[in-house]
Amino acid sequence: MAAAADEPPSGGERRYVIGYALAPKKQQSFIQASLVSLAGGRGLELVAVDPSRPLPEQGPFDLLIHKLYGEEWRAQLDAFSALHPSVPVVDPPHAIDRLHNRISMLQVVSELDAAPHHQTFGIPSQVVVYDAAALADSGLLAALRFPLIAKPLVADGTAKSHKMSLVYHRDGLRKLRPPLVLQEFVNHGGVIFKVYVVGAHVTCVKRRSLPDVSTDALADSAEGSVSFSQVSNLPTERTTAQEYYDDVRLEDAVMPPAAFVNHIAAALRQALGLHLFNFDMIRDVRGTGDRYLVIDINYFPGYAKMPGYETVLTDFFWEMVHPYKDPEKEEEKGSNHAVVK
Ligand SMILES: O=P(O)(O)O[C@H]1[C@H](O)[C@@H](OP(=O)(O)O)[C@H](OP(=O)(O)O)[C@@H](OP(=O)(O)O)[C@H]1O
Ligand SMILES: Nc1ncnc2c1ncn2[C@@H]1O[C@H](COP(=O)(O)OP(=O)(O)O)[C@@H](O)[C@H]1O
Ligand SMILES: [Mg+2]
Ligand SMILES: [Mg+2]
Repeated sequence: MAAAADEPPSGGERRYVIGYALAPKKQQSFIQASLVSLAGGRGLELVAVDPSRPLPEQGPFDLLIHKLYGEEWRAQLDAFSALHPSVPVVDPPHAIDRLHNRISMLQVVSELDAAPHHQTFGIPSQVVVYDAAALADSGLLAALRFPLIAKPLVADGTAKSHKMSLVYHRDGLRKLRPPLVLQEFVNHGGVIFKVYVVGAHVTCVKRRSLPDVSTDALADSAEGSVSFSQVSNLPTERTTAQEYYDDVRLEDAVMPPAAFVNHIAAALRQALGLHLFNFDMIRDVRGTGDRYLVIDINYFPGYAKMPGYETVLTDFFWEMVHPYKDPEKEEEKGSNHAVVK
């Protein structure tokens, strides 16, 4: 085993080792030189974990962060936690699992208490469809209004799990491939709010989203449904003038009140038992404009796109390796090698 992480190198500050286990693409976007350097300056050393080697042979670690899946990896984490119960693993696989199914993901939102604010929140009306026979069942759609958005039930980060279809009328359902979620498409002014949560820190940004669907477009649609996989690859052709107005609309869009966003973020963090996630929220423009709908929750999203990500993540790492310590239980502190049970 390598030298203990809490031995100060030649009388310097105590150093902490943060092991990260990420897919190569994620590693590239998340582990940027600016983050490594800022964290390093505070004694937080970011070290890549090799998931193919036993964790106890690597480290020691003061904190593990990860976005890897599979039984083997889970067994690795379980074995590590059994050996080093005081080292935080961000986040527990069983808590992340809930975000891999678009029904269980949003179920959490609908179970939250109302916010103590003028604004309200919820989720769009939706039904789950497991097979083609169910798609043909007219009763299934009784509770939904067109247009709909069809999303793969599984949200496991694969390209397939991001492939959506906008469904304008009943005929458009025939092309769809269950298992999927049929959700009401809610007009929201073409702007989406992405709320990034990093422990207790919350950042809300606005981004372009799908444009509203007009009643005319709904009536005229010959296609029945249109597929797309990214908002940057919109199902409708946008002219240069439309692009321009989309940009103006984004700039003009008013952010939801910070206290309201923070309330939802804190409640979700608690209910999900997760530290690192973001959620997508739209403002329902059908009513007074005070109702918001959560439409998606992602584990360990692209934080590098969040303003000031280096500082936010460095502060988070710091807090995770310096948890509140009860002076009467001093032996509970410290890194993995200090706890021998
Ligand atoms: O949904 P938004 O907020 O746009 O964020 C996406 C998703 O979280 C992706 O995760 P998933 O595919 O699991 O839903 C994630 O891909 P990875 O985590 O697979 O890399 C992207 O990370 P970056 O690729 O780091 O941008 C991130 O930008
Ligand atoms: N119910 C909805 N009403 C309106 N637009 C939606 C709705 N659901 C999703 N969208 C749009 O589709 C995009 C992709 O859907 P999302 O559920 O966020 O999937 P992903 O997990 O692939 O990001 C959203 O960012 C938003 O622009
Ligand atoms: Mg999304
Ligand atoms: Mg998602």
